[in-house]
Amino acid sequence: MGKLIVLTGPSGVGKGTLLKLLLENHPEIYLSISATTRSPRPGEIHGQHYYFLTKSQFAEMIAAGEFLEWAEFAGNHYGTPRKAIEEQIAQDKIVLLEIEVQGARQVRQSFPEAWQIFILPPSVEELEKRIRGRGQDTEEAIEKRLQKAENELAVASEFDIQIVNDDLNHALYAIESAIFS
Ligand SMILES: Nc1nc2c(ncn2[C@@H]2O[C@H](COP(=O)(O)OP(=O)(O)O)[C@@H](O)[C@H]2O)c(=O)[nH]1
Ligand SMILES: Nc1ncnc2c1ncn2[C@@H]1O[C@H](COP(=O)(O)OP(=O)(O)O)[C@@H](O)[C@H]1O
Repeated sequence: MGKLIVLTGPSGVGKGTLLKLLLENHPEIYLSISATTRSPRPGEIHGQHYYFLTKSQFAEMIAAGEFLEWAEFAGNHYGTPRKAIEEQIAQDKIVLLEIEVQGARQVRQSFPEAWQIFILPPSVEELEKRIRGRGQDTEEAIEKRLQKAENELAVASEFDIQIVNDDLNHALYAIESAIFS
């Protein structure tokens, strides 16, 4: 059997950046593609970054039990389609989920053998700088993400391992060590 790795932590902490580098170094890792009701950002592609769904399409998937986990985050829904994950794990693959904290908690219940990594920012000030620096969200979306971050950081210790994303390469190395050791 393969293994399930969950990468979680507040929005803007650098999960997506770390993930991209991790996949470049380890193309054998299978990255789960989530479904969301959020609108695509410029350059985001349906079926590659997310499956961009309407609220009713998302609700149908919930009703059909097609999500391993799903959560509401900053006014939109996000969920992990179950089928692809189960297929990849059955094929001995390392499967990676990049999801927010509520969803990661659900995975802990339904898939306790998953290994859960929480990415921390060097400080809350730096987190805000990164979210703003990305320049892709409205002020309202930024405020929602920052409010959420406070509660999320408070539960970091629930997860198997905590990694501070200060120096990007140090954080990447720590993630690789956690996955492959
Ligand atoms: N629970 C859950 N969270 C997800 C899923 N996909 C993405 N997320 C999380 O939803 C949050 C918002 O994602 P997004 O709108 O892409 O914004 P960003 O992370 O700030 O770039 C992030 O914390 C993601 O990790 C999913 O399938 N399930
Ligand atoms: N170690 C780091 N040092 C400085 N900036 C970083 C670091 N990691 C990520 N960033 C920057 O922070 C912003 C948010 O990163 P992103 O990967 O989009 O976060 P997330 O996926 O967790 O929301 C991006 O502009 C990214 O370039």
